[in-house]
Amino acid sequence: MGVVEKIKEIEEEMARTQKNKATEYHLGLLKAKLARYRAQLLEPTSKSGGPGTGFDVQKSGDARVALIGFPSVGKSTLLSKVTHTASETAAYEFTTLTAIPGVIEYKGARIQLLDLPGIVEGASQGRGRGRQVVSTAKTADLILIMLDATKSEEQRRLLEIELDAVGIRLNKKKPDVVFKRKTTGGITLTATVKLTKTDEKTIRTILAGYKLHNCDVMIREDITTDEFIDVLIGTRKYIPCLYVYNKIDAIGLETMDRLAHDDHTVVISCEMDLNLKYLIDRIWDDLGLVKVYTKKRGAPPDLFDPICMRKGSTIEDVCNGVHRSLATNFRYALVWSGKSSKFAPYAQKVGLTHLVQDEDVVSSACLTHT
Ligand SMILES: Nc1nc2c(ncn2[C@@H]2O[C@H](COP(=O)(O)OP(=O)(O)OP(=O)(O)O)[C@@H](O)[C@H]2O)c(=O)[nH]1
Ligand SMILES: [K+]
Ligand SMILES: [Mg+2]
Repeated sequence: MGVVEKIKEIEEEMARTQKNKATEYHLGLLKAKLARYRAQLLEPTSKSGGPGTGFDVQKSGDARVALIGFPSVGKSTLLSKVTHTASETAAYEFTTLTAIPGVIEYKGARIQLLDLPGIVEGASQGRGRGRQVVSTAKTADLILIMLDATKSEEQRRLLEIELDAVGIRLNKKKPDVVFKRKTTGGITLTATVKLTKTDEKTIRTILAGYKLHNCDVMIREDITTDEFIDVLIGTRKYIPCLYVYNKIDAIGLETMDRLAHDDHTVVISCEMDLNLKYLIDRIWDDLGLVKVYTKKRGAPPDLFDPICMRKGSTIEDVCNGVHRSLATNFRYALVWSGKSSKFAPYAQKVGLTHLVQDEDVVSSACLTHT
């Protein structure tokens, strides 16, 4: 029996099993098995281009954003509108057959937008080019799930299932669990919070299912059984996601208003050029990008050529962004800002580990090596 059939069998058994206290343990076991087979399905084979391999497109710029959606929702139309790259668009499905990268230039950042073929239900199980598409989604810093506002709400859930099946967790944080393998000593299981969605017995069963007889587990959050399995598998990708409803020119105001108020959601019309600037602004925010200006001693800041960084970047990262030798010759930096410096409008003297924030001006006096 192939892996796909085994997965199907387990899924059927799970569907047949009633969910209650008595079966919780057995269901946990099935879930663990299922997760293992799914992981197997995604393992790259020795042949290149085998399952689990994405499209061969180089990452470029400061971040990568992937467009995921059913056919003909307007992914290529969006790429053609917001980048200088043209991607073929048409009224028939599967117009786009490969990954097409474009670049969004915004606030000093170069954001790679990846147009991808449309996917269908079952993509994660290897139907069509779906597997390749969802594997490529894994390499993104932000996923845009593009939806047709004129179609049923069901599309969104179906896409979420496909991404979930390849180990992508959308808009979720990594569960707060410390897991350490050991060679001896048995299992030490501690929880710093009360577990209401899973229990110790289920967790011990799953550990046994994975043949983990010696390990330390410290659970610091009220996790579910699925989240615990994610921790054990360890290859889950936690990626932010924006739901983009296109073609709002073709729906009523009331529906549009309702969609626009959902979390992580933007409504647009590529054809009528509605809300596209706002979408890019939201992409910038969700990527957690910041721009930093550099300034030479005695000169005004260079407002035309900001350096783009990730949120959480430090002065050291800024140095490395300017020139590799700067951090090694570093003495101190001066930072002007209304946000990260407590002493604005005066400069704050900071070290390499200081975190930079959006719109900071960093003095290049210290950035030039002496
Ligand atoms: N009404 C309306 N139609 C749109 C809009 N944006 C795109 N379309 C139309 O939707 C159809 C599909 O557009 P594409 O950009 O080719 O869609 P796609 O998602 O790239 O499709 P595949 O590559 O086949 O997966 C085209 O006929 C577009 O003209 C929009 O904002 N409103
Ligand atoms: K199309
Ligand atoms: Mg397309």
